[in-house]
Amino acid sequence: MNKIVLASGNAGKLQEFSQLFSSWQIDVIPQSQFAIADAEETGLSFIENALIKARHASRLSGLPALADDSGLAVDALQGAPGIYSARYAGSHATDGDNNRKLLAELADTPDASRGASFHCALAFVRRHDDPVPLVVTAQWRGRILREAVGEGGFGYDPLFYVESEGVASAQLAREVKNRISHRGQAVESFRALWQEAMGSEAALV
Ligand SMILES: O=P(O)(O)OP(=O)(O)OP(=O)(O)OC[C@H]1O[C@@H](n2cnc3c(O)ncnc32)[C@H](O)[C@@H]1O
Ligand SMILES: [Mg+2]
Repeated sequence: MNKIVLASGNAGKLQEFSQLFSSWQIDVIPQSQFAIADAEETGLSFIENALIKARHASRLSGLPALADDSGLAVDALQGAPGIYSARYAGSHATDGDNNRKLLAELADTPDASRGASFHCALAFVRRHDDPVPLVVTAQWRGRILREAVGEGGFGYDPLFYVESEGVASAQLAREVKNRISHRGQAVESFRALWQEAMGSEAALV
């Protein structure tokens, strides 16, 4: 079976990916199993950071690598926290710290102006210097609540209201979130690219 390294240290993402890839004929191994430390995310976009993380994990493991860079872009904050979502309240911020900061920033923002999008970029490299990486992006539209709700998910999920389901993302069953989320949609797009690439380039992996 093909082995790929999953270039993430985020436990919430890793849980979602293990379900999203459960039906794939590949062995997806978290970078922690290779003692790979987090890469420095110096890019200016989700795509650039996903590539940085994937190349870093591939270089240190010698295996193909897949990375996810994601975050929340809030309309009323001109797209913040965006690529800085994990470090919104500081470099050692917890999810709780980031959520509290977001609520404070939006304290005076009326419901009609609280729209936001989760973004996800996935980058896959066959080797650290792969000149033709597979890259996909996806978005998930929602609205920022006035208080945290729900116990599921991670990150900003307790504050992200999902209109189609009538609940916060943290209240969704895992399989429902995986079907409709930015990450779930990105994995679906990645599946199509992967199948196309494997058909023509199986020897590269
Ligand atoms: O870089 P890795 O190691 O993958 O882990 P990370 O937590 O630092 O991940 P990012 O740099 O991609 O930052 C994404 C942040 O955006 C938030 N986020 C991304 N996807 C999310 C989701 O599905 N639900 C809630 N919050 C999410 C969450 O706070 C993440 O910490
Ligand atoms: Mg990160």
